[in-house]
Amino acid sequence: MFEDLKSHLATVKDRQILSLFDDADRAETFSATALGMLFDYSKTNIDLHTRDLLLALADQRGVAERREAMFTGAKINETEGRAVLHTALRNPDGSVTVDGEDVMPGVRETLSRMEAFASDLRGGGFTTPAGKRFTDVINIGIGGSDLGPAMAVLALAPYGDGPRCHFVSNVDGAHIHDVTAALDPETTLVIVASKTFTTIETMTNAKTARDWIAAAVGEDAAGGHFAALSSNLEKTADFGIDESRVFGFEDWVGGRYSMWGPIGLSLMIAVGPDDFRAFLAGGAAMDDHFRTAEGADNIPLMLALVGIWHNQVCDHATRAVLPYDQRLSRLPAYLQQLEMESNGKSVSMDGARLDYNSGPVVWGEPGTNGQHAFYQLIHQGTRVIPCEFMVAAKGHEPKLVHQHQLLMANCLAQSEALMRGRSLDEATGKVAGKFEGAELERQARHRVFEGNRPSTTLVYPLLTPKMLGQIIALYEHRVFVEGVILGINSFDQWGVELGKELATALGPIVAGEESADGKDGSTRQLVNYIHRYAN
Ligand SMILES: O=P(O)(O)OC[C@H]1O[C@](O)(CO)[C@@H](O)[C@@H]1O
Repeated sequence: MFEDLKSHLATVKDRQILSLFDDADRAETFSATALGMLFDYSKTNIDLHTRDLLLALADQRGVAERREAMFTGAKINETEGRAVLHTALRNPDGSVTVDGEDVMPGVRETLSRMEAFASDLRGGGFTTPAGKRFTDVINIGIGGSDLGPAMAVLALAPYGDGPRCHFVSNVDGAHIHDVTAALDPETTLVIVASKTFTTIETMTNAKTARDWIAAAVGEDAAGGHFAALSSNLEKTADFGIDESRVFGFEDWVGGRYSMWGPIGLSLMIAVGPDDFRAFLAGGAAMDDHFRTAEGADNIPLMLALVGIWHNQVCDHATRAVLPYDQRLSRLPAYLQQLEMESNGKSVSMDGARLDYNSGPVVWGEPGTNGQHAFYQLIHQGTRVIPCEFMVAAKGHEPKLVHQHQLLMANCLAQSEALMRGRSLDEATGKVAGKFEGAELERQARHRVFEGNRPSTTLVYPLLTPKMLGQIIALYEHRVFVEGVILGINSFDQWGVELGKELATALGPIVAGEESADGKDGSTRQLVNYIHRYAN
């Protein structure tokens, strides 16, 4: 499938990205602007011919048709027989039917209920059964029921004016212990967020939270401290959560795409319904752009094609996402689930084994912190790691403009350094006064940067709720396009099942209730060790 691009790569792989800037228009030609964002991919080895080949690939793989199928409610999640309509959640005035039924009245009704609930909670109208105002909210969920709101509440901290929101995800008791230790159960609301309401981590933590609340306010009042976000209304009722505080959603919302609906309730509580609506509007604006912008003007399409170029054509196995924004420090983790759970597959839609690589390993940390940690490898390691930088032109701290300027200078310096590198001559010049002869050359070699390392940069004016919505939707559509080109189902996640099943079987073995006989030698050894030291 990638033959044309591979042959093209063979002819261009040795050229210097920097030399491409002999074309004075390169930066503009290899950038896309929309919705106040600038996506610059000119510091890559992509030229006009590369881009034409990539756009032709997208056409040939049917990206446009598949995109319309998604937006109009076709069941493109073929292994689960489901539509993929998280886009409907952020376009409440739109209209979409699934199985002949208009899904929008339900979306609008749930959004209004969430807004009424969040407003009541924030305004003090909805109180604890004892009449106290809720000061804190704990969202208990994992994966898609945690990463989105946890990332966004932090990202939008400057807009936070509601109760404090906390997140518990890990089944490790340390997590819920440490979060609850700092809170007052008498004024805490617990939101149990689980699409299925069967996830063992979430249900275990929910029970622990219930015991914690009940111990303080009594069994009868405990229920008044709980709300639920789920598509399994039977199970939320079994848990004893009053239906007035249950916010449901349909199976056409995938877990890692769910923060636009009820799973975003903690974000709505933190920033308020208006800012949540602005977040939705940002997502909807990006949807519109993705659906209508042509070819190279389409930012999600180009972000995806740059990804395909680096991962499938150039064979770079990972990509680093590097937000120069401390408040986006959970974005890499969010994108890890979005990208790797979606596109980490080995078979195509028809079940055949892929004969090319599926999605890349995605990782990252905010700048400038990463610079003092792993950037060494990015600059001088033997593997090439395409980097995706992002930064706002303005920070939220008017008194700290100089710090934001320093942040931006660092962001720009990194992409320049990766591309430009430092030659042996330049490195020699740096240490010429300190060493001589063979020692001078040896020392200089350690200071050489090969350069010619690709990166992209996304810049935007300010990280507002709307801009965050645009960024998240941009990445969702990037994943979608890459998945279509790879011919895989980006919307299932069978790869998480086996570990879950084995963990269930290992539970009684670890607890000492069943024998480890029948397990492999390593597992038996680990169980023995645990038994020796656990008590
Ligand atoms: O919301 P739930 O049903 O608890 O699932 C949580 C997460 O678990 C997964 O199913 C993977 O185990 C994710 O896709 C999902 O986001």
